[in-house]
Amino acid sequence: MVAPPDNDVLWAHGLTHTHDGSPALHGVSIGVREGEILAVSGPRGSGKTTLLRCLSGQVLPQQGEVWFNSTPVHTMRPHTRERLRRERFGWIDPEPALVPELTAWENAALPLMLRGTGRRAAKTAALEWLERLDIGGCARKRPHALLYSERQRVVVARALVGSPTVLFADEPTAPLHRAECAHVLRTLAAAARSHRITVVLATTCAETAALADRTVSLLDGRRVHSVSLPQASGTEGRAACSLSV
Ligand SMILES: Nc1ncnc2c1ncn2[C@@H]1O[C@H](COP(=O)(O)OP(=O)(O)OP(=O)(O)O)[C@@H](O)[C@H]1O
Repeated sequence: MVAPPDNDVLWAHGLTHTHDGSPALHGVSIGVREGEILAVSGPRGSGKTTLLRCLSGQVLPQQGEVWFNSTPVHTMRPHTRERLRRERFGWIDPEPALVPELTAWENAALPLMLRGTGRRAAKTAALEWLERLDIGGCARKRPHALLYSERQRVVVARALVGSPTVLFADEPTAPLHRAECAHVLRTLAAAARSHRITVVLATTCAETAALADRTVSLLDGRRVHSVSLPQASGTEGRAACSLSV
């Protein structure tokens, strides 16, 4: 076994995983430094989501090791991994999944309330993030009354509200239009840098990857030196993004 380097908040070695026999990762090793924004880039089906799920302890790789702050995640019991995810990690999916019965602020405040933060303090923190993401006016609306892009901003607020140590963002701006994409990514990057949140960002977009401090590339489940990703100018609407951070 190789010891993880001290300055990596996340470190994985030899990750191999298949989904029902369908190969997703082959011997992927990766280190994520504290406070960095790391892009995991690659075309669709290259293994980005599987890698993020392995790193965040959602999926146990069939082979390989994952370490968080020098603690092995791959040998943790399920409830310990759940607590780690709840207390130290944030997650943004490409699809904005919210609890339909709760308002926008209640959805955004959920991670704090699950940790036992009082309703009032959780509400204040959630409202601050909704304001920063320009949807403070939607705080009392339920998800059905929000635009798709507004729902995704609530998801981003929910991921940031608990100041996670590591934020995993799986194509976080895929559902957004060009201007919204840039704004959400700028907010996310600024929040990460000001709160020293480490970000692992899966993307198929070259301009989103350019936001990161560093990029690792995947192709067919393997680390490769680089991959060619589409530029925003060659795409339309939702997939496009334009950044200046
Ligand atoms: N639940 C699953 N069941 C079966 N095969 C899966 C499952 N999830 C992923 N795969 C397969 O594993 C491979 C890697 O998928 P993964 O979602 O990790 O890649 P990705 O780069 O995130 O792709 P995308 O951008 O489309 O989400 C693909 O061939 C995919 O079809």
